[in-house]
Amino acid sequence: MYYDELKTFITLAEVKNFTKTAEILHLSQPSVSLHIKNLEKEFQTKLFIRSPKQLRMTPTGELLYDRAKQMMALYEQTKQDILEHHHSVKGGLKIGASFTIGEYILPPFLLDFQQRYPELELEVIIGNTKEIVELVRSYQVDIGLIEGQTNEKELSVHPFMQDELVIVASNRHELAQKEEVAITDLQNEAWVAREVGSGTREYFNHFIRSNGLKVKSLMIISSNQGIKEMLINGNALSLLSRSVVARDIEHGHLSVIRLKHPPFYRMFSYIYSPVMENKQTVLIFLDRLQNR
Ligand SMILES: O=S([O-])[O-]
Repeated sequence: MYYDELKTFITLAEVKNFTKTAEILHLSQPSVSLHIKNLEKEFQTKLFIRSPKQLRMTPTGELLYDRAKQMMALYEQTKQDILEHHHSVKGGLKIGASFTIGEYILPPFLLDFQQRYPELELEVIIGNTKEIVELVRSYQVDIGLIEGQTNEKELSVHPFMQDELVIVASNRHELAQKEEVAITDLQNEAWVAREVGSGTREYFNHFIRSNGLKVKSLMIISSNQGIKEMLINGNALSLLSRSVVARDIEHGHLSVIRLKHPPFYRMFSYIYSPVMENKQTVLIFLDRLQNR
């Protein structure tokens, strides 16, 4: 549809003056003429009779004027209806999220999301990556957000955000006092790690194995908060997402070990089963997630 041209045409038909039309629409006069020319070409007709004294509409101009008003009204109404449709999204959306995402990334995002769609009923289930994959596979949640990997062939997996992992300890830890720490300085340390099945543990195993590190002791806690408490009160190290420890670092409860090594990154992904692909609430959620 020639939206801009029709708008110009309607204004010109009403004020009957090129200069005034250009002023009202914040256009140049040649643009106004071009819009009219484009319409005349499109409809293969003359729309105005120009005489030095006045500007008159031709009969086809009159016809187009009535229809153009209807078209514009319909266009505006459609725009309005679509806007309202988005604001009145109803129904439920069940989101499964792994711990780091569910506890640290999702809350501010969901507050904004709920403000946009106040009639949507949101439910978040938090578990580790393996548990969330299972919930998505068995349709117990509409969509899953995970920090680990999955090889589930029947699910769609899409990375949506990069996450940085850091090695943290209490401020009293010997390595926290050093200006620079080499990976080899991490030999024979006590670690606290997440449980098998979590994305964080998967990365930890990879980190220890690929650097040939010997672990003096390993304590497993299936909660990021639990790990942080252990670190603050003990003398172990842990590999956690920076988003999990950001506030504790800011408040001086934990320190990031300053490694010579470049930062460690992984990707967060959203996953869903193909049957959820066309669910309106899922589509809206994904659209916001990608454009956050
Ligand atoms: O909760 S996690 O680290 O998959």
